[in-house]
Amino acid sequence: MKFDFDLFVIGGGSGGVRAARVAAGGGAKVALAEESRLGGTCVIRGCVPKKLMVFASSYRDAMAEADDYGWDVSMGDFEWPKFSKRLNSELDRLEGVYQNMLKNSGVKTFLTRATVKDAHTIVLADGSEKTAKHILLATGGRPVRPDEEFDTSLAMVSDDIFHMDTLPKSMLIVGGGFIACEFACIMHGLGVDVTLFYRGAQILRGFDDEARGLIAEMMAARGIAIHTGTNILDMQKSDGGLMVKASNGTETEFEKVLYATGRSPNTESLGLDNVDVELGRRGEIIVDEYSQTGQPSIYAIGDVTNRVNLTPVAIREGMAFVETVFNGNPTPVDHELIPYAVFTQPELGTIGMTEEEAREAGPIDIYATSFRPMQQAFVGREDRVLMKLVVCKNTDVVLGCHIVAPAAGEMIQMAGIAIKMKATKAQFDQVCAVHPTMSEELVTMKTPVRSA
Ligand SMILES: Cc1cc2nc3c(=O)[nH]c(=O)nc-3n(C[C@H](O)[C@H](O)[C@H](O)COP(=O)(O)OP(=O)(O)OC[C@H]3O[C@@H](n4cnc5c(N)ncnc54)[C@H](O)[C@@H]3O)c2cc1C
Ligand SMILES: NC(=O)c1ccc[n+]([C@@H]2O[C@H](COP(=O)([O-])OP(=O)(O)OC[C@H]3O[C@@H](n4cnc5c(N)ncnc54)[C@H](O)[C@@H]3O)[C@@H](O)[C@H]2O)c1
Repeated sequence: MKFDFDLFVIGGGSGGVRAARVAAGGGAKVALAEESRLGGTCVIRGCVPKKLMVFASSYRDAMAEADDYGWDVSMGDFEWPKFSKRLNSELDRLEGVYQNMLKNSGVKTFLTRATVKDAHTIVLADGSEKTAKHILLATGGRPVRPDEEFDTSLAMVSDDIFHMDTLPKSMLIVGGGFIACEFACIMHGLGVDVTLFYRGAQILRGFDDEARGLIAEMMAARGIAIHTGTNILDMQKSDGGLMVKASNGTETEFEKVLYATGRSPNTESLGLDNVDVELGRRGEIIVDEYSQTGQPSIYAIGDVTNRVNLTPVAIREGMAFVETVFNGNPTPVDHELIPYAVFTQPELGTIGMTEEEAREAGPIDIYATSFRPMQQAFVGREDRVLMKLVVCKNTDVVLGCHIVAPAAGEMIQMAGIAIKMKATKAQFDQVCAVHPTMSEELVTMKTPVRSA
């Protein structure tokens, strides 16, 4: 059978663009459909604009500290419209870069919605059909508001943050995951009065307890009002924004409310009923270790499969797909020991087992130190950082590393190499310290603080 393309990719985000480019670079005839903007979540409404906002928000502390370091500075107000204009032109630039990368690799791009008609046929929004030997679903996910008795559409989701005309004076953020905590710190840094409602007992569920405890403490010390065990009971429009009745008995007006209560895979109305593609409980596409669905010609990668929802993972899944399908080299995706960074202030960098997980798996030693970093201690700030290693008592292998500190994301990338190589604590200790740094503690902690 003759097809229009060797590969048709639906979704022009991190995973889809990489897979399309690499497959086309290897000589395959490739098409890609994107219904919104090329670059997808990461570039347009995720990692990139978020990180630029992290940078913007960090200048408040830096300027306050500068005075104690001898600089004659005066702090003005943050001008959201000025930053937002620059942010949007940067995103336009990056979208253009993605467009050119696809064009230069010979990928035929359709800027339109695409759905699946059958195992080898795609339908574009104008009704035209394209056939392909292989179809790759890389449609990502979208933020979801919870189902409540009141009108949750009055509140924003993370996509809306990047389109605000003005910066609100106050914001309630609901959720305790990556997005809730990162935006709580960003908004606070930009001068917004931030309150965070989290329904559980402690934010950042799933991360090391000691690490998330310190982040919560540091966020609260900066002035973010964290209410755990709390949710919204009712929300109504009011003169100054939204009047929120909470399960903790309070009734407070916030200018804006942000739901950061999770994301759903984009599988609705994608035509998957027409093919043998199974969906999980949360609407995610079920795939095997090669990202293949039950329909042999259809694969899925990235957030739409809800495995590990990170940009570098979507990219690796895309490359493994090309290796498997176009290079005759079946390559499963390695989801073990992935480093994470949460861009709170201070950041959390983490890889491997938490102390709680490791304790269940076998005997462990914990090496940990929490201290006031030199840069902030000098100006009298009470900030603390945490350096922590979880070590197997039997093998001496470092099972996990948890860092709470400015630039912890940068540090965990490096520590991650050693941990992925299954380095032992003794091998960490063979490395000479870099002095004076915060991370030198990772190679100088001599005695376990506890064992379990
Ligand atoms: C606020 C935020 C911050 C984040 N920060 C980080 C971070 O710091 N680090 C990190 O690693 N990850 C981060 N992530 C997660 C990261 O953005 C995602 O894991 C990553 O973008 C997933 O890539 P993807 O290719 O699977 O999907 P996406 O990037 O979501 O791309 C999917 C694309 O498919 C398009 N599409 C969907 N349906 C169709 C259709 N039927 N036809 C045509 N096109 C369609 C969409 O418009 C979208 O452009 C963040 C996410 C958010 C929301
Ligand atoms: N730095 C990073 O790498 C980064 C940053 C942002 C997002 N991401 C990725 O995006 C994914 C999505 O992030 P997220 O923060 O949206 O999801 P998440 O799963 O991390 O957090 C969702 C939060 O919402 C809460 N929640 C869910 N339903 C609720 C309800 N009905 N009422 C109240 N609270 C509710 C949950 O308890 C949880 O705290 C992450 O899992 C991560 O993979 C990564």
